[in-house]
Amino acid sequence: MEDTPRRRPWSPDIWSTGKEDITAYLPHQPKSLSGIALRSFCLGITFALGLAGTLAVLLATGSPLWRLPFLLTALSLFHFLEFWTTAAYNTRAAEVSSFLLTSNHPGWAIANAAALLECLLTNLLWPGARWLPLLPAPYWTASALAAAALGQAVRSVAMVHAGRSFNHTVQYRRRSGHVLVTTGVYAWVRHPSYVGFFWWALAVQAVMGNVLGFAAFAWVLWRFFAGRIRREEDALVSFFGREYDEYRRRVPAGIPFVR
Ligand SMILES: C[S@@+](CC[C@H](N)C(=O)[O-])C[C@H]1O[C@@H](n2cnc3c(N)ncnc32)[C@H](O)[C@@H]1O
Repeated sequence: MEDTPRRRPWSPDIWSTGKEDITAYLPHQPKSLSGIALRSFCLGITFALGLAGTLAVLLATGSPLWRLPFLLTALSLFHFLEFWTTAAYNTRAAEVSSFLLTSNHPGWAIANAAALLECLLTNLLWPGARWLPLLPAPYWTASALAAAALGQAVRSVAMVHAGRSFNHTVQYRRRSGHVLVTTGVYAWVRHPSYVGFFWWALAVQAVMGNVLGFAAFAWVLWRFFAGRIRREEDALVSFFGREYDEYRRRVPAGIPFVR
C-alpha cells in the first residue's frame, strides 16, 4: 500500500489523503470554530433574504430598488466563498479571517454602504435615469450580472488552482509547501484572483447603476492592486528567482495597465 499522500490537481485539500481532517490541525492552530459557524450562518441568512428580497421587489413591484437586496446577495456569496474555498483547498489556512469580513480594510464596508446609498438616492431622485444609454437597460443589466458572475467564478477558481500557495495576506517569507503555480487560470494571467475580484466589484457597481461607485471602485481597486502586485512579485522573485521572472515575461498580469 502506498503511504505517501498523493494530491490530485485541484482536489479539495481535506480529501487529498483521505487521512487528514480538520481536527488534526486544531492543537497546532487554534481556530474559532464557533466564530466560523456563526459567520456562515449569518452569511447564509443574508444570502437567502437578499435573494428573496431581490426577486420579490423585482417580480412584485418592478421597482429598480431590487438592486439594494441584490448587493447583499452578491456580498454574502462572495464572503462565504472566500472562506469555503480556503477551507476546501487550503485547509490549514482556514480561519475566521478567511471570510475577509473584519480583516478587510474598513474602507470596504464604507464603500459598500456608499454604494447602497447612491443606488437608493439616484433611484428616488432620478427614477428611470440611465447612465450608459448605449444598450437598452435590461441588456445592460443582464451583461453586468453575467460579468459579475464571471468575475466571482474567476476569483474562486484561482483560489482552487493556487491551493496551498494561496494566502489572503501577501507572504514575505516562503512557507514550506509554497510552490509556484503557473497552470490552470494562472497560465492565462499572473493574478487571476485579483482580476476576478476587480471585475466582479466593477460589474456589481454596474448592476447597481452607480456612476460614482463605479468610478471610485475602479480607481481605488486599481491603485490597491497595482501596489500589491509590485510588492507581491518582489517577494515571489525572491522565493522562485528565474522561474518567476520567466513566468512574468510570458504571462500578463491581468489588471489593466499593470505590466
Ligand atoms: C491573495 S493571494 C493572490 C495570488 C495571485 N496574486 C492572484 O491574484 O491569484 C497572495 C499570495 O499568493 C502568492 N502567489 C501569487 N502568485 C503566485 C503564484 N503564481 N504561485 C504561487 N504563489 C503565488 C503570493 O506569494 C501571496 O502570498
